[in-house]
Amino acid sequence: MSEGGEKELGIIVGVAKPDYVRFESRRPVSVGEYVVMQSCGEKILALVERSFVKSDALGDSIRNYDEASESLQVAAENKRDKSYKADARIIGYLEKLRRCKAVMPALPPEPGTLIYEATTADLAKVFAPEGTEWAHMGSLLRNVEVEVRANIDKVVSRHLAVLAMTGMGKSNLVSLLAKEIARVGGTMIIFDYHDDYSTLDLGRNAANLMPAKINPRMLPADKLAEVIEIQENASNQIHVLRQALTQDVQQRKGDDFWDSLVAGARAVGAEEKMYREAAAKVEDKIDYVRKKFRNILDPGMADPIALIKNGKINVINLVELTEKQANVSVSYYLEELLDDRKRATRQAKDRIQSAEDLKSPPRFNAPVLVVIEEAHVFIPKDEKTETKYFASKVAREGRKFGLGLVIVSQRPRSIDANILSQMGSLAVMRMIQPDDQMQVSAASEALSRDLIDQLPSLNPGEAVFAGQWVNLPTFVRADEVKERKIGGDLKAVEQWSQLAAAKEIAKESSDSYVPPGYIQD
Ligand SMILES: Nc1ncnc2c1ncn2[C@@H]1O[C@H](COP(=O)(O)OP(=O)(O)OP(=O)(O)O)[C@@H](O)[C@H]1O
Repeated sequence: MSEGGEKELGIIVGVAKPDYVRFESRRPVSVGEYVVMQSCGEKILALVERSFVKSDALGDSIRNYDEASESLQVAAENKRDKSYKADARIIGYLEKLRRCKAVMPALPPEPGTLIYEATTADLAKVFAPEGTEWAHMGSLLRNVEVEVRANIDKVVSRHLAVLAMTGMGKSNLVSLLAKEIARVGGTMIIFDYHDDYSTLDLGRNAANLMPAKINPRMLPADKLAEVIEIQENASNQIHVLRQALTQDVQQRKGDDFWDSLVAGARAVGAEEKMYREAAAKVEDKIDYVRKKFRNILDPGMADPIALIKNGKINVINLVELTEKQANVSVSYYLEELLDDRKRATRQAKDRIQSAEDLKSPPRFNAPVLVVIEEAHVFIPKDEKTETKYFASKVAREGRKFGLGLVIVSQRPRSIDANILSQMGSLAVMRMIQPDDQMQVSAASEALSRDLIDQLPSLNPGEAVFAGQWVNLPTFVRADEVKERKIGGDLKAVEQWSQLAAAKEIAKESSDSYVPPGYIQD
């Protein structure tokens, strides 16, 4: 035991480097364990990255089973038979790490230096710093008694990517973030593509659940064309729509908007023969979407942005939208939010309100964090989408204006590499596809090859946190959010059994009403 109460674990042997030491240990050491040592009067933290167990009696020289069996007895009787060696990577001086600085020793610790188990107090200094910006996320994977906190300010200012295979705990982690942001009264907007968050119960009315709605009056003709499912290459139809969507039509509310849009399209067809067929098709499409998406396309509503509440976890449900509509909707929100935050920031800085600000003051006077689920759909590699342009703007400029981005995906290999590389922090869970691993590794310097190699062995809820939201890249067991009521795999057999039991009861009770002699199916 050292003066500081650490348990002695081993002694450095062989050659040590400023960033690597090998030590002989009293006991087997787990990969991922933290150890400390003294050098030049200061404590150094190191992480075990390789662990070896060797037996002298049961070495490679054993030639057959009988020899192995005899050696087993020798090994059991000889207390010195086993050797536990480990390689630990030096992370830096403990005190400096607390302040987010990884400073390496200039000289390697000498062979013979004692290695100690890191205490909970040592590790808490690095992984659970004090301060309201540090939010509880879980515990260290290999030292579960040590809490892990993440810096929410850094998430908002430098963005975050949550990446993992399906079912590994991405939505749970976003829910955890939401819970912590709700605790400090922050504003978060989750674009919920698969209805994963409608049951997130954060209490105290912290969540604001709303369906994604699009006001077609507020869209330019090209975006309206996408929303009403006009093909990109149907240039005549797009021409008709452009002509029909006049400023006068855009002023009309409710059904009057659709009626005058149809009238406009008809007029274009009547005026120019070559557009007659296209005009008829546009008319059909308007009729179709008007009925089919009555709940989503609403020309009578106020600006959709007005439904987002400051200081709440806003969950915008996209489940009923087509992929194109979802894209138009998310891009609209992003564009408006960025514009609003720019105006709010400028106003706060200059203390001058422009004429536009006086007419419609910014809605969000404090930072906002936006979460895009299924990021590979909205910001794909090698493909242009409505959302991609604005997401990339937010990724580049959001920091200055307090608009943070969290992208969530099970397919990192299909996300735009530029946007992914702008994510200052990462939470990566189980991932086995080499293409995904390569893309993540290329996007962030914070994840070493050693960390990436361990991703396939993680269980649901276990993650590597890296980047600016933590002092050190580390393996974390994220807390399970009990306030989220779905996410587990569906229990089909249980539900079918319940269905069968219910049918049986219904049959028994209806049998009692059937007159004797009556034949049933
Ligand atoms: N931190 C955790 N601790 C324990 N179990 C967890 C944790 N996180 C997730 N799980 C479990 O893993 C399962 C899937 O979680 P979740 O829905 O968050 O995964 P996902 O990656 O978002 O999945 P999908 O890609 O299908 O949306 C759930 O059953 C959940 O209970």
